[in-house]
Amino acid sequence: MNIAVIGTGYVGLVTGLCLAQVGHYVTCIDIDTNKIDQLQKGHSPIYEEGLDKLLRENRQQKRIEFTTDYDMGLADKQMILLAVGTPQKNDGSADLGALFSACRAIAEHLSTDVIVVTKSTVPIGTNERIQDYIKQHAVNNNAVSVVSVPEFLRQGSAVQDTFHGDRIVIGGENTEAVETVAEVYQPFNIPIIKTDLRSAEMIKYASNAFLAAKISFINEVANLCERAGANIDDVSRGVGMDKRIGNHFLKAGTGYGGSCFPKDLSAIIAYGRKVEQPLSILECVQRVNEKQMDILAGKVSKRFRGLKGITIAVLGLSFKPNTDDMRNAPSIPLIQKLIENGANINAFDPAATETAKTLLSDKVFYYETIDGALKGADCSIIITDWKEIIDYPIKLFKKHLARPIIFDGRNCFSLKIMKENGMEYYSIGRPAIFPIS
Ligand SMILES: NC(=O)C1=CN([C@@H]2O[C@H](COP(=O)(O)OP(=O)(O)OC[C@H]3O[C@@H](n4cnc5c(N)ncnc54)[C@H](O)[C@@H]3O)[C@@H](O)[C@H]2O)C=CC1
Ligand SMILES: O=C(O)[C@H]1O[C@H](OP(=O)(O)OP(=O)(O)OC[C@H]2O[C@@H](n3ccc(=O)[nH]c3=O)[C@H](O)[C@@H]2O)[C@H](O)[C@@H](O)[C@@H]1O
Repeated sequence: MNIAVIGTGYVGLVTGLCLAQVGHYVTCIDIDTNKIDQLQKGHSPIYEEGLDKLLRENRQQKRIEFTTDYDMGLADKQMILLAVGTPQKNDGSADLGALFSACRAIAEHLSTDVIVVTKSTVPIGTNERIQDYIKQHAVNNNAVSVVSVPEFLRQGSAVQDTFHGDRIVIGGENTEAVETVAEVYQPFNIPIIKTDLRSAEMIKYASNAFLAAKISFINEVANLCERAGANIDDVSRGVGMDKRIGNHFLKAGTGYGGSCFPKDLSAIIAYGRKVEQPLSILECVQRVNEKQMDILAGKVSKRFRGLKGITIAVLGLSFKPNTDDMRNAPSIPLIQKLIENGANINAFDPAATETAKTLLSDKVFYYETIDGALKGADCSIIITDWKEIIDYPIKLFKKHLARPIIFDGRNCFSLKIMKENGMEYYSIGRPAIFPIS
C-alpha cells in the first residue's frame, strides 16, 4: 500500500521504516528541514538499534522517501499515519497544536479518499475531533476515515518492539477502514485487538499509567526495604515470580523519565479532572516518582555532610540506556540540585552528551570516557544503567576515584562484588556497604 507518515520522530521514523520493510511504499513528511535533509542523505537523526540498516535497505529498494512537501507527500496515498508529538501543556493536558496543524495540512492537500491512522498518543475523544476537523477544513470532497492505532514501542528497542510487539490495537467506527488497517499490519504477525475509537485511546493511557504505577510501587517498597533491612532485588524477584504480577517493570531506581510516562500521566490525570473522575492513584504515582528523583542527592548530601565543593562523577544522562533521548531524564533535576548545592559535576554518557549540553548547566564538565569522568572525583553517581557502565571494572572505579564511593541509582552491581572490592556503596532498596577497616 502507498502510505504517508506525518512526523518523523521516534514513532514516525521507526513505524515508516518497519512498514516499508514489510513491503509497503512509504513517504515520511516532516516540517523539520534539517531532519529531512539528513534522512534524504541516508542519516538517521535518532539513535535506535537496527534503524540505520532499515534506512539503508529501504532507500536502496526505493520503498521509503522523505519530504517536507505535503503536496508531494500525500499524493496517491491510501493511508496517512499521524505521528507528531503531543507534549505536555502547563496545565498538564496534552498539547494538540502540532497534531491539528498536521490535520489542517491533510485537509488542504488531500486529493483521494483516505484512512487517517493516529499513532500519536491523544486524549480520549481526540480521534472524533480529528475526523470532524479534517471534514470541516477539506478543500476537496474526499472520504476520510479516522482509525486509532496507538503505539507501544519503547525507545532503545523501538525496532525490535515494532516487529515483536505484544499486540496491535486498532480502534475505529468504520469497519471497512479497520479491516484495511488490519491488513496493512498483518505481515507483522502480531495479535490484533479491534475496538472503538475511545477504547483504543484509553488502552494507550491505561497501559502507560499501569507501567508507571508498577515502577512507583516498587520504588516505595525499595525505600521501605532500606528501613526494614531487606533487599529489593530479592523482594522484586520474589514478588514478580507470581504470574499474576509478572516480573517486568519491577526494577527500583531513581524514578521513571522519558518523553511519555510523565506527560501521559499528566494528560490522563488532567482528563480525569475534566470529566470529574479524579485519578487519585495516578496522582500518587506521580508524587512518588518526583520524590524518588531526589533520593540520590539526599544520600550523597548525608554522606558528605553537604555537597559544597565535592566533585561527583555522574555516569549516565539519558532517561534510559540505548537512547540519546534526554526528555524528562532523572539526571536533569538531580544534576541541577547537586550544582545548586555547590557540587562540581563530571559527566559521562555513551550517547546523550550532545543533547545534554543543550539542557544541563554550563558548569557540567563532559568526558568521553568513564575513566576521564571518574579521575579525582570524590564519588560516583550512576543514573542510567548503560551496559558500558555495568561492565566497567570495579577495580577501575577504585583506581580513578579519589575515594572509593559509589551511589548507584540503578542497582547495577552486586553487594558481594562491592564488598570484595572494598567499595563504599549505596544503592536503592539494599543495605549500604562500607569497607572493612
Ligand atoms: N517516543 C516514544 O517512545 C513513543 C511516543 N509515542 C507518542 O507518539 C507521538 C510522537 O512521539 P515521538 O515520535 O517521540 O515525537 P518526536 O518529537 O520524536 O517527533 C515528532 C515529529 O513530528 C514533527 N512535526 C511536528 N509538527 C509537524 C507537522 N505539522 N507536520 C509534520 N511533522 C511535524 C516534528 O518535527 C518531529 O520530527 C507522541 O504522541 C508520543 O506520545 C507513543 C509511543 C512511544
Ligand atoms: O508511550 C510511550 O512513549 C512508551 O513509554 C514507555 O517506553 P519508554 O518511555 O521508551 O521506556 P521504558 O522502558 O518504559 O522506561 C521508562 C522509564 O521507566 C524507567 N523504568 C523502567 C522499568 C523499570 O522496571 N524501572 C524503571 O525505573 C526507565 O529507567 C525509564 O526512565 C513504554 O514502556 C512504552 O510501551 C510506550 O510506548
